[in-house]
Amino acid sequence: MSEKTVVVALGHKALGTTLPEQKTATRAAAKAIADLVEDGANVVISHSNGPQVGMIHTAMNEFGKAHPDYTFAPMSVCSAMSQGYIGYDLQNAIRAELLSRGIYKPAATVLTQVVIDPYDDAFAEPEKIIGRVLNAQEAEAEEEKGNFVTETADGQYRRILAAPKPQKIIELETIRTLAEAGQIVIAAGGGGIPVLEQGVDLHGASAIIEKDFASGLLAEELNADTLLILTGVEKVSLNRGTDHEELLGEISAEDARKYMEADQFEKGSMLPKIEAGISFIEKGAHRRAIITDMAHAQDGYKEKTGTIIK
Ligand SMILES: Nc1ncnc2c1ncn2[C@@H]1O[C@H](COP(=O)(O)OP(=O)(O)O)[C@@H](O)[C@H]1O
Ligand SMILES: NC(=O)OP(=O)(O)O
Repeated sequence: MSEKTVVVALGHKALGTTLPEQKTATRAAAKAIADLVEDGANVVISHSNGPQVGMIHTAMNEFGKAHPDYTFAPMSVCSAMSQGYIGYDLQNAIRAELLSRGIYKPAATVLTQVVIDPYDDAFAEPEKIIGRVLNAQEAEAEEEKGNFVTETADGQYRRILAAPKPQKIIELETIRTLAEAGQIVIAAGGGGIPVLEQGVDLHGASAIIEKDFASGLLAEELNADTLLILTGVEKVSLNRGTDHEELLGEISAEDARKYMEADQFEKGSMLPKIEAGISFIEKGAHRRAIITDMAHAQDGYKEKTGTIIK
C-alpha cells in the first residue's frame, strides 16, 4: 500500500444518532475526508455503529412483531444492516463533497465480516450497551431469554453484549484491492459483522466488536502509515475532569502504556483507542496513531494538534 494510507475511524459524533442527524453529521465527516484526499492520502474509513445497530435491532425485533411474516433478526444481521445504512450516507456525502471540489474518486462500502474467537473472555463479561432503555419487567424478560442486561440508572436497564477482539478480516483482499486502486473504501463498520468460522461456513455471532480494535487491525493489515481516530475531543487528557487535567500532544507508545496502566483512560471509550493505537504502531515501523476530533482532522493529520502516538 502507498506510504500515505490512512485508516480513519469515525466515532459517534461523526455519525449522530437519528436519521436526520446522521445525514448532517456525515456531510461534516465528508469534508474532513475530502481534505485528507486533497492532502494526497489514500483513505480507508471505518466507523462506530452503537446507536444505529441498537435502533435497527429494536425496529427489527420489536416493531417487526406487527406483521406475522416478520422473523427475528439476529445481531449479526442488524450489524450488516448498520454497515449498509451508514455506508450509504457516507458514500453519498463523500461523493458530493469530492465532486463539489472537482475531484472524481469512487467511494464504496464493503460489507465486512470479522472473525472472532468463540472462547474470547469477553463472552464471560458482556459490556457493550445496546438498544433502548428497558424497564425492570422488560429486563427480566430479556434475562429469561438468556440475554444479559445492566442497570444504567435507577429502574432503567439496557441490554449488554460481549465485545470480543477482532481476529481476522474476511474481506481484506477486496478492501486492499480497492484502496490500492486509489478508491475510498468504507470497511469494518461497527467493528465488522462478528462471525465464527466453522469449516467453510461463517456463522454470525451475537456480539459487537469494538470499532477501535477493528480499525487498528484494518490499519495493520493494510500496512497503513496512519490510524486517525476521530472522536469527541481534540486531545486525550490525563487526570480528566480534575484540577490537574493535562492534555496530551505527542507521546511514545511506552508513555501511552504507562498512562494506561495508571488507569488514565476510561474503559469502553478512550481506553480501546489508546490500546488500538499502541498495538498498531508497535507492529510496524514509521507508523503513527492520532486521536482528535472531526473539527481538527486535517490539523491532526498534519500533527499540528491532537494526541499523536508514535
Ligand atoms: N482520558 C480521556 N481523555 C479524553 N477523553 C476521554 C478520556 N476518557 C474518556 N474520554 C471520553 O471518551 C470519549 C470518546 O469515547 P466515545 O465517545 O465512546 O468514542 P467514539 O468517538 O469512538 O464514539 C471522549 O469524547 C471523551 O468524552
Ligand atoms: N461497534 C462499536 O464499537 O460501536 P460504538 O463505537 O458505537 O460503540
